[in-house]
Amino acid sequence: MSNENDKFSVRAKGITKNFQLFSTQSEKLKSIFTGNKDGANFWALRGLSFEIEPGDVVGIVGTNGSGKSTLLNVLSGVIPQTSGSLEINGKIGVVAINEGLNWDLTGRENIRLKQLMMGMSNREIDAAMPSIIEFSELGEFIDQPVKDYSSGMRSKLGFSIVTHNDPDILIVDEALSVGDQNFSKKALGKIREFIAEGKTIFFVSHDLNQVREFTNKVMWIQYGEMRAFGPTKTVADQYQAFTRQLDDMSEDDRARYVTEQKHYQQIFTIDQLRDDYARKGLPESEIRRVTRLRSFEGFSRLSLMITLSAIILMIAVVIWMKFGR
Ligand SMILES: Nc1ncnc2c1ncn2[C@@H]1O[C@H](COP(=O)(O)OP(=O)(O)OP(=O)(O)O)[C@@H](O)[C@H]1O
Repeated sequence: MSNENDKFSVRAKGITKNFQLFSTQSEKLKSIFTGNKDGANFWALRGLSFEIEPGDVVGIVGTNGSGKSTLLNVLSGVIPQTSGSLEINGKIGVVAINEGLNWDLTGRENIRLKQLMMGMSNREIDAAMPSIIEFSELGEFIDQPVKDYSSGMRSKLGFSIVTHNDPDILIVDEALSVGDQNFSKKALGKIREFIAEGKTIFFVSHDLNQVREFTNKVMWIQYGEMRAFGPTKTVADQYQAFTRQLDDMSEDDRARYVTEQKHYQQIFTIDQLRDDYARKGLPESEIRRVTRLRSFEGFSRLSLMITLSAIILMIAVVIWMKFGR
């Protein structure tokens, strides 16, 4: 039976990501007690909303430091968003340089560990192992610790593991640019297979030709904001025109532009996002839902207070038992 939830593969509303930049540990500790985060804010994502349909192949573009990897990390659950709601239908697989490999384990052990984490049984893993090893082209290196691999070899291993896990949503972060040409070709072939099977794919690449070739939609993120999201040709053309403009700028003007954008990322507030949604006519309850902070810092502060209170109580009980009776 189909319902409304079947229509999307990923639905994001108002996703933000705030990084707290502290110059010293004591500054960080102080902020946990006081809750004062002034001057230490950096908003790597500033209210991204989008809906991805099953079978969409989405290219994510944006200049260096725009938040592409941060968004992928939020989507794959590696880091939590600061606010915003995220709904995901299906199993996610991430192919990224160095993604999720344990460097002390061998290639073979990494394969087993990852597959176990994805819920496969040992028997299923044994059955899949030879084809994963064969695809990775690592040969006898499969029994060497991953810390001895080159970045290309790690990328091959990571790609082979993830693509053999049958993900519904595949996230590919720059990983195809590493490794030799033959493997890149093979990896792209595998991605073509996934596209033909109608899987959802997020594809981050600085190679706009590759993005044009493989994707049907492009998301352009610029300094944490969504600049455009739509059909590949339209958005890729817009982005290309923008990068040409940047290239044509003098070095001073470009540096000024970057500084200005980073400044906006520091002075951004959740209230601005609320105002923006209110202007767009979003109902108040929905605004409250998507702008609610999932404050890890708040949680730390609370847990720290509880721990301190428990310690003080324990000391008081010990003193009372010793001297009070
Ligand atoms: N853990 C972190 N702590 C503080 N700042 C971070 C952290 N991770 C990322 N950032 C900052 O967030 C911004 C976005 O980084 P991100 O890596 O997502 O950009 P990107 O678009 O993937 O860049 P690139 O194209 O260079 O890979 C950058 O300014 C980066 O310095």
